[in-house]
Amino acid sequence: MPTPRVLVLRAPGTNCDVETAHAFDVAGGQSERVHVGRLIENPALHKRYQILCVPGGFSYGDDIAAGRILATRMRRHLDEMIHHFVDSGDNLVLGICNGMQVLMRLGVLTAGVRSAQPVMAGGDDPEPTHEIPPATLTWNNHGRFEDRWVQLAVDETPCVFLKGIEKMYLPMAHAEGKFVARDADALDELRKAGRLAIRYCDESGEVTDETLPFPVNPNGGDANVAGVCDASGRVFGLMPHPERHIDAVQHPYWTRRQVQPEHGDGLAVFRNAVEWFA
Ligand SMILES: NC(=O)CC[C@H](N)C(=O)O
Repeated sequence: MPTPRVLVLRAPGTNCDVETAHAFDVAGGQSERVHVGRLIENPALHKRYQILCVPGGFSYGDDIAAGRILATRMRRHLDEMIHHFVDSGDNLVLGICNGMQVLMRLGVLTAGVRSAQPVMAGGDDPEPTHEIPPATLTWNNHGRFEDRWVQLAVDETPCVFLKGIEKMYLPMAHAEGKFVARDADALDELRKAGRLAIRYCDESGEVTDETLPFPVNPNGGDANVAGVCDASGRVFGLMPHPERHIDAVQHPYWTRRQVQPEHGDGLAVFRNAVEWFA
């Protein structure tokens, strides 16, 4: 099996890059942590990699909005790299937590939603000024950073990273993780395409479209969305942290479990990515 090379992108304030690189390595990939500054200095560097992963953390201090500055730097300086990973069809992209926030700001997770609503300037100007994105991530309902374990259910989805996974138990740790769709049409379009790929759920382990109450849904986001993929399923972002549950002993109750699984739930996400290149 060919070993995919993984670019784990670092920026000032990234703090999950080491665990994320480790998770890809355990899954059989070959990862390297690369600073965004190095890519801007040497734009051809990305060509060595088949998987781009934007890991969790507080890039640029979450200033303006979480993920905004790194996304803007990428759009401004690394357009060719985004094209290489997102549009070529041969590569994969994963954004975890702050990484999902970056991918949302880049627009790659919600690209192609047709029910777009242009905003008109008003007055005599017939040109739309801009388009409201189909969805965004904003502050948790309670306005605080929340850090704990959550139950997740996988919807029927083309997402490469979630192949064969029904549910997972993973830690979440975010302040700006509430998924909000622009309107019911945009939400429905994403849902029907299986792009609202993974949702917060209760003990039943079922996908529910109706927003579940706190603490099951930790942020109050629409349709309990915890992760979204592009139309092809090759580009995926999720707010919970699969890299923090690679080993069975990372489970909070591991000493009380009768049967010890071989791995933590999150490993399958990285394995699916590596095996996609087989
Ligand atoms: N764990 C993370 O990546 C945190 C993401 C971001 N800093 C937030 O608080 O929303």
